[in-house]
Amino acid sequence: MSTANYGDIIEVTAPADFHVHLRDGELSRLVTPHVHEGGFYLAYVMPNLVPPITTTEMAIEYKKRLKEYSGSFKVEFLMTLYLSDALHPNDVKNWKAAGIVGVKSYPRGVTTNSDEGIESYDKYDELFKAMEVHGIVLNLHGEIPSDHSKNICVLNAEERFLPVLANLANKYPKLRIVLEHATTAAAINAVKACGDNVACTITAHHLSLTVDDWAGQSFHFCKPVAKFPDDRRALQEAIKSGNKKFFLGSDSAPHPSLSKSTATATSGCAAGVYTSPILLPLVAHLLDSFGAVDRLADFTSNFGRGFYQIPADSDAPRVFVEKVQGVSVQAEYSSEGKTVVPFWANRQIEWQIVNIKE
Ligand SMILES: NC(=O)N[C@@H](CC(=O)O)C(=O)O
Repeated sequence: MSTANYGDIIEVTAPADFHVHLRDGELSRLVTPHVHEGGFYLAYVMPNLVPPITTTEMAIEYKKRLKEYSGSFKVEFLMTLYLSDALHPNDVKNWKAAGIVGVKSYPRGVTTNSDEGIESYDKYDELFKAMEVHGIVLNLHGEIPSDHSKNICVLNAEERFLPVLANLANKYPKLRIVLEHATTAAAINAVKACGDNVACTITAHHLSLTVDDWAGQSFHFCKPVAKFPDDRRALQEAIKSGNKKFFLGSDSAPHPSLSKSTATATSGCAAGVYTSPILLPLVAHLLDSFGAVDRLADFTSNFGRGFYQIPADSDAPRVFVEKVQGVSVQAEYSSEGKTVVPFWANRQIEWQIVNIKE
């Protein structure tokens, strides 16, 4: 299929979002049900709360809250821990039973709530070895901090990180590693060059944005920032080629609209693009725009589930999306004084969820 026609319907079994920020408190209550609204049945939950999720107990409690907020929706929450000195190699054996699937690394200072992030990977050697043994995934925020003395800034921070990825993949060949939210052609090539233990998430917004869209438009500002048109093309081609290493992790990252729209002289606006409530139709629309809508089920369910070894059950829900003339994205979502603005607010999406068989 190059481009779909109006009326075409595509079925996806148990769509899975392998990277999502669901926050805490009132904001979490507002955004957690949006996973289901966006058509998804699995949420791989990021741990960058304040304080970050660093213990099994915290992860279990957080998951309980998410289940409460999602009400009767049957979303599966997979939990992650925040890589830090609080994680002990001896505890790794207990994680799977507690619902913890991965460990997320944030280089210190590169993004939202990364003040407690790491400065070196070497000191986690024992932890990574234990994760290899017990089948825990390492999720990498793939940027190095800006350092102007070395000519490093947001535009090349991901590319400069790629030797770290290659090094980790070689050193721990049985550790499953995911390079999160790739934004560059260099990252796509680096992931392809690694063995089968390395995969890569791609967000919906990075299939759409380039530098031109976020320079001066704070609602499109996220980390890593969107790069050049050639880079966007490389992300699109990776999906179009049907390479199973590349699958959806939305990095949907809600922030109260005021912190997105306001910057001061000393601090910039919050980083993050919010896609959860429109996710499956948005991904269908974007894939359709570059002739890859026939990859929808692989990209949004099969490939990620394959890498994480979490196949959909035989009676898993099936979600049907249809190509339509155009549906407006809501301007904002509010509750209890919190307001979030979704990606593509007020714009038209040409796909919508028309049926769910649960
Ligand atoms: N992607 C973002 O720009 N922001 C994320 C953190 C992250 O994943 O970098 C957030 O938590 O807001």
